[in-house]
Amino acid sequence: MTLSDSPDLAGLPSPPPSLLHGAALFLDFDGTLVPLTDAPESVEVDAALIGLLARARDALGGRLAIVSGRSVATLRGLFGLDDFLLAGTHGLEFAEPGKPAHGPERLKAVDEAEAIFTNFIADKPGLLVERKTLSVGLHFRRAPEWMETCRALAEEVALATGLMIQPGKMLYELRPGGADKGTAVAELMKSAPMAGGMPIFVGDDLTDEEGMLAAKALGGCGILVGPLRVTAAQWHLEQVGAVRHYLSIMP
Ligand SMILES: O=P(O)(O)OC[C@H]1O[C@H](O[C@H]2O[C@H](CO)[C@@H](O)[C@H](O)[C@H]2O)[C@H](O)[C@@H](O)[C@@H]1O
Repeated sequence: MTLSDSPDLAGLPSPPPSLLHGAALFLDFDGTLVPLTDAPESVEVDAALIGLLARARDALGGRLAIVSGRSVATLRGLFGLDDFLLAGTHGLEFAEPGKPAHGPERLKAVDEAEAIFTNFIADKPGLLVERKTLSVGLHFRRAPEWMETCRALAEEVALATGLMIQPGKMLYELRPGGADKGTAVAELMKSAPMAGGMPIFVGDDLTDEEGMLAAKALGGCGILVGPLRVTAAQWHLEQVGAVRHYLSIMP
Protein backbone atom coordinates (compact mmCIF):
# COMPACT_ATOMS: atom_id res chain seq x y z
CA MET A 1 0.00 0.00 0.00
CA THR A 2 1.28 3.50 -0.81
CA LEU A 3 0.36 7.06 0.00
CA SER A 4 -2.62 8.34 -1.92
CA ASP A 5 -1.40 10.02 -5.14
CA SER A 6 -3.97 12.73 -5.33
CA PRO A 7 -5.87 13.01 -2.07
CA ASP A 8 -8.66 15.51 -1.86
CA LEU A 9 -6.71 17.58 0.63
CA ALA A 10 -9.42 20.17 1.00
CA GLY A 11 -11.82 17.39 1.91
CA LEU A 12 -9.87 15.50 4.55
CA PRO A 13 -12.39 15.59 7.39
CA SER A 14 -12.03 15.78 11.14
CA PRO A 15 -12.40 12.40 12.82
CA PRO A 16 -15.68 11.81 14.60
CA PRO A 17 -15.47 10.94 18.32
CA SER A 18 -17.16 7.59 17.55
CA LEU A 19 -14.04 6.54 15.58
CA LEU A 20 -12.38 5.87 18.91
CA HIS A 21 -14.91 3.19 19.90
CA GLY A 22 -12.85 0.01 20.20
CA ALA A 23 -9.71 1.75 18.95
CA ALA A 24 -6.12 0.79 19.62
CA LEU A 25 -4.69 4.29 19.63
CA PHE A 26 -1.11 5.01 18.53
CA LEU A 27 0.04 8.55 19.26
CA ASP A 28 3.13 10.30 17.96
CA PHE A 29 4.70 12.68 20.48
CA ASP A 30 6.43 15.82 19.08
CA GLY A 31 4.12 17.90 16.90
CA THR A 32 1.13 15.74 17.88
CA LEU A 33 0.86 15.79 21.68
CA VAL A 34 3.20 18.73 22.26
CA PRO A 35 3.98 21.72 20.02
CA LEU A 36 7.38 21.88 18.36
CA THR A 37 9.93 24.09 20.09
CA ASP A 38 13.39 25.42 19.31
CA ALA A 39 15.28 22.58 20.96
CA PRO A 40 14.56 18.94 21.90
CA GLU A 41 14.83 19.49 25.66
CA SER A 42 12.68 22.60 25.81
CA VAL A 43 9.43 20.69 25.21
CA GLU A 44 7.20 20.60 28.28
CA VAL A 45 4.71 17.97 29.36
CA ASP A 46 2.28 19.24 31.95
CA ALA A 47 0.03 17.38 34.39
CA ALA A 48 -2.99 18.16 32.22
CA LEU A 49 -1.52 16.23 29.29
CA ILE A 50 -0.56 13.26 31.47
CA GLY A 51 -4.09 13.25 32.92
CA LEU A 52 -5.66 13.45 29.47
CA LEU A 53 -3.57 10.54 28.19
CA ALA A 54 -4.31 8.46 31.28
CA ARG A 55 -8.07 9.00 30.91
CA ALA A 56 -7.95 8.11 27.20
CA ARG A 57 -5.89 4.99 27.94
CA ASP A 58 -8.32 3.87 30.64
CA ALA A 59 -11.37 4.57 28.46
CA LEU A 60 -9.79 2.40 25.76
CA GLY A 61 -9.15 -0.48 28.15
CA GLY A 62 -5.42 0.23 28.06
CA ARG A 63 -5.18 0.29 24.24
CA LEU A 64 -3.06 3.45 23.95
CA ALA A 65 0.61 3.60 22.98
CA ILE A 66 3.00 6.46 22.31
CA VAL A 67 5.16 5.81 19.24
CA SER A 68 7.98 8.32 18.98
CA GLY A 69 11.32 9.08 17.42
CA ARG A 70 12.44 9.96 20.95
CA SER A 71 14.14 7.30 23.01
CA VAL A 72 12.15 5.52 25.72
CA ALA A 73 14.62 6.94 28.26
CA THR A 74 13.75 10.49 27.21
CA LEU A 75 10.00 9.87 27.06
CA ARG A 76 10.19 8.59 30.62
CA GLY A 77 13.01 10.64 32.15
CA LEU A 78 12.35 14.04 30.64
CA PHE A 79 8.61 13.87 30.06
CA GLY A 80 7.32 11.54 32.80
CA LEU A 81 5.55 9.13 30.45
CA ASP A 82 6.37 6.14 32.69
CA ASP A 83 2.79 4.87 32.92
CA PHE A 84 2.27 4.40 29.19
CA LEU A 85 3.08 1.74 26.64
CA LEU A 86 5.95 3.18 24.58
CA ALA A 87 7.71 2.51 21.30
CA GLY A 88 10.84 4.65 21.07
CA THR A 89 13.54 5.56 18.54
CA HIS A 90 11.26 5.04 15.52
CA GLY A 91 10.24 1.52 16.53
CA LEU A 92 13.65 0.24 17.56
CA GLU A 93 12.77 -0.10 21.28
CA PHE A 94 9.68 -0.82 23.37
CA ALA A 95 8.65 -0.47 27.00
CA GLU A 96 5.61 -1.50 28.98
CA PRO A 97 4.63 0.56 32.02
CA GLY A 98 6.80 -0.31 35.02
CA LYS A 99 9.15 -2.51 33.00
CA PRO A 100 12.58 -1.81 31.53
CA ALA A 101 12.89 -0.85 27.88
CA HIS A 102 13.93 -3.57 25.48
CA GLY A 103 15.75 -2.98 22.23
CA PRO A 104 19.16 -3.40 20.61
CA GLU A 105 22.45 -2.26 22.12
CA ARG A 106 23.83 1.14 21.11
CA LEU A 107 26.18 0.59 18.17
CA LYS A 108 29.77 1.87 18.10
CA ALA A 109 28.87 3.43 14.75
CA VAL A 110 26.45 5.76 16.56
CA ASP A 111 29.26 6.93 18.87
CA GLU A 112 31.41 7.56 15.80
CA ALA A 113 28.65 9.54 14.12
CA GLU A 114 28.06 11.52 17.31
CA ALA A 115 31.77 12.42 17.54
CA ILE A 116 31.77 13.65 13.92
CA PHE A 117 28.58 15.70 14.44
CA THR A 118 29.89 17.17 17.70
CA ASN A 119 33.13 18.22 16.04
CA PHE A 120 31.21 19.68 13.07
CA ILE A 121 28.94 21.91 15.17
CA ALA A 122 31.71 23.19 17.46
CA ASP A 123 32.14 26.46 15.52
CA LYS A 124 28.56 26.75 14.25
CA PRO A 125 26.24 28.47 16.70
CA GLY A 126 22.64 27.31 16.49
CA LEU A 127 23.37 23.76 15.38
CA LEU A 128 22.72 21.12 17.97
CA VAL A 129 23.63 17.46 18.46
CA GLU A 130 21.05 15.34 20.26
CA ARG A 131 22.52 12.26 21.91
CA LYS A 132 19.87 9.55 21.95
CA THR A 133 19.99 6.06 23.43
CA LEU A 134 20.35 4.27 20.09
CA SER A 135 20.93 7.09 17.63
CA VAL A 136 22.16 10.65 17.21
CA GLY A 137 20.43 13.71 15.81
CA LEU A 138 21.87 16.77 14.06
CA HIS A 139 19.38 19.65 14.51
CA PHE A 140 19.41 22.85 12.41
CA ARG A 141 16.11 24.47 13.48
CA ARG A 142 17.99 27.46 14.93
CA ALA A 143 20.40 27.68 12.00
CA PRO A 144 18.46 26.62 8.87
CA GLU A 145 21.14 28.06 6.59
CA TRP A 146 23.17 24.94 7.43
CA MET A 147 20.51 22.51 6.21
CA GLU A 148 22.23 21.46 2.97
CA THR A 149 25.61 21.08 4.64
CA CYS A 150 24.03 19.02 7.43
CA ARG A 151 22.33 16.78 4.87
CA ALA A 152 25.59 16.25 2.97
CA LEU A 153 27.44 15.45 6.20
CA ALA A 154 24.70 13.04 7.34
CA GLU A 155 24.87 11.25 3.97
CA GLU A 156 28.64 10.99 4.16
CA VAL A 157 28.57 9.64 7.73
CA ALA A 158 25.76 7.22 6.90
CA LEU A 159 27.84 5.81 4.07
CA ALA A 160 30.91 5.49 6.28
CA THR A 161 29.14 3.92 9.27
CA GLY A 162 26.36 1.86 7.68
CA LEU A 163 23.74 3.73 9.70
CA MET A 164 20.57 4.97 8.04
CA ILE A 165 19.53 8.58 7.71
CA GLN A 166 16.24 9.37 9.36
CA PRO A 167 15.16 12.81 8.16
CA GLY A 168 13.00 14.71 10.61
CA LYS A 169 11.70 18.24 11.02
CA MET A 170 14.81 20.45 10.78
CA LEU A 171 16.78 17.37 11.76
CA TYR A 172 18.92 14.62 10.28
CA GLU A 173 19.27 11.62 12.50
CA LEU A 174 21.56 8.61 12.09
CA ARG A 175 20.27 5.33 13.44
CA PRO A 176 20.32 1.59 12.85
CA GLY A 177 17.71 0.43 10.32
CA GLY A 178 15.38 -2.52 10.61
CA ALA A 179 12.40 -0.79 12.20
CA ASP A 180 10.05 2.12 11.72
CA LYS A 181 6.77 3.30 13.17
CA GLY A 182 4.94 0.83 10.92
CA THR A 183 6.82 -2.17 12.29
CA ALA A 184 6.19 -0.78 15.78
CA VAL A 185 2.43 -0.74 15.15
CA ALA A 186 2.51 -4.27 13.71
CA GLU A 187 4.52 -5.52 16.68
CA LEU A 188 2.33 -3.90 19.33
CA MET A 189 -0.86 -5.13 17.65
CA LYS A 190 0.25 -8.73 18.25
CA SER A 191 -0.35 -8.69 21.98
CA ALA A 192 -2.26 -7.14 24.86
CA PRO A 193 -3.26 -4.47 25.46
CA MET A 194 -3.36 -3.32 21.79
CA ALA A 195 -4.41 -6.63 20.16
CA GLY A 196 -8.06 -6.77 19.19
CA GLY A 197 -8.50 -3.02 18.84
CA MET A 198 -8.87 -1.10 15.59
CA PRO A 199 -5.48 0.58 15.05
CA ILE A 200 -5.57 4.34 14.64
CA PHE A 201 -2.29 6.20 14.19
CA VAL A 202 -2.18 9.93 14.93
CA GLY A 203 0.86 11.91 13.78
CA ASP A 204 2.28 14.97 12.03
CA ASP A 205 5.61 13.88 10.62
CA LEU A 206 6.58 11.94 7.48
CA THR A 207 7.83 9.15 9.76
CA ASP A 208 4.25 8.80 10.99
CA GLU A 209 3.05 7.84 7.52
CA GLU A 210 4.55 4.36 8.02
CA GLY A 211 2.51 4.05 11.21
CA MET A 212 -0.63 5.14 9.37
CA LEU A 213 -0.01 2.68 6.53
CA ALA A 214 0.47 -0.16 9.04
CA ALA A 215 -2.73 0.85 10.84
CA LYS A 216 -4.61 0.86 7.53
CA ALA A 217 -3.19 -2.54 6.56
CA LEU A 218 -4.59 -3.91 9.82
CA GLY A 219 -8.06 -2.51 9.18
CA GLY A 220 -7.62 0.85 10.86
CA CYS A 221 -6.70 4.34 9.72
CA GLY A 222 -4.53 7.39 10.20
CA ILE A 223 -5.17 10.89 11.47
CA LEU A 224 -2.84 13.55 10.07
CA VAL A 225 -1.96 16.43 12.38
CA GLY A 226 -0.88 19.81 10.99
CA PRO A 227 -0.62 21.15 7.44
CA LEU A 228 -2.24 18.97 4.78
CA ARG A 229 0.03 17.02 2.44
CA VAL A 230 -0.03 13.83 0.45
CA THR A 231 -0.78 11.33 3.19
CA ALA A 232 -2.03 7.86 4.06
CA ALA A 233 -4.36 9.45 6.60
CA GLN A 234 -8.13 9.59 6.09
CA TRP A 235 -8.71 12.14 8.80
CA HIS A 236 -7.19 15.44 9.80
CA LEU A 237 -6.69 17.51 12.95
CA GLU A 238 -5.21 20.97 12.56
CA GLN A 239 -2.78 21.14 15.43
CA VAL A 240 -1.77 19.86 18.86
CA GLY A 241 -4.65 21.69 20.53
CA ALA A 242 -7.13 19.90 18.26
CA VAL A 243 -5.56 16.52 19.11
CA ARG A 244 -5.89 17.24 22.81
CA HIS A 245 -9.48 18.38 22.37
CA TYR A 246 -10.28 15.25 20.35
CA LEU A 247 -8.86 13.03 23.08
CA SER A 248 -10.82 14.94 25.72
CA ILE A 249 -14.20 14.24 24.06
CA MET A 250 -13.70 10.50 23.83
CA PRO A 251 -17.08 8.78 23.96
O1 LIG B 1 8.35 10.91 16.48
P1 LIG B 1 8.25 12.16 17.30
O2 LIG B 1 7.74 11.91 18.68
O3 LIG B 1 7.48 13.24 16.59
O4 LIG B 1 9.76 12.67 17.49
C1 LIG B 1 10.46 13.17 16.34
C2 LIG B 1 11.67 13.95 16.79
O5 LIG B 1 11.20 14.93 17.71
C3 LIG B 1 12.18 15.79 18.30
O6 LIG B 1 12.64 16.71 17.33
C4 LIG B 1 11.59 17.57 16.86
O7 LIG B 1 11.04 18.31 17.97
C5 LIG B 1 11.95 19.25 18.58
C6 LIG B 1 11.23 19.85 19.78
O8 LIG B 1 10.03 20.43 19.40
C7 LIG B 1 12.35 20.30 17.55
O9 LIG B 1 13.25 21.24 18.13
C8 LIG B 1 13.03 19.60 16.36
O10 LIG B 1 13.32 20.54 15.36
C9 LIG B 1 12.11 18.52 15.79
O11 LIG B 1 12.77 17.76 14.78
C10 LIG B 1 13.32 15.01 18.90
O12 LIG B 1 14.34 15.89 19.29
C11 LIG B 1 13.85 13.93 17.98
O13 LIG B 1 14.76 13.10 18.69
C12 LIG B 1 12.69 13.06 17.50
O14 LIG B 1 13.17 12.06 16.61
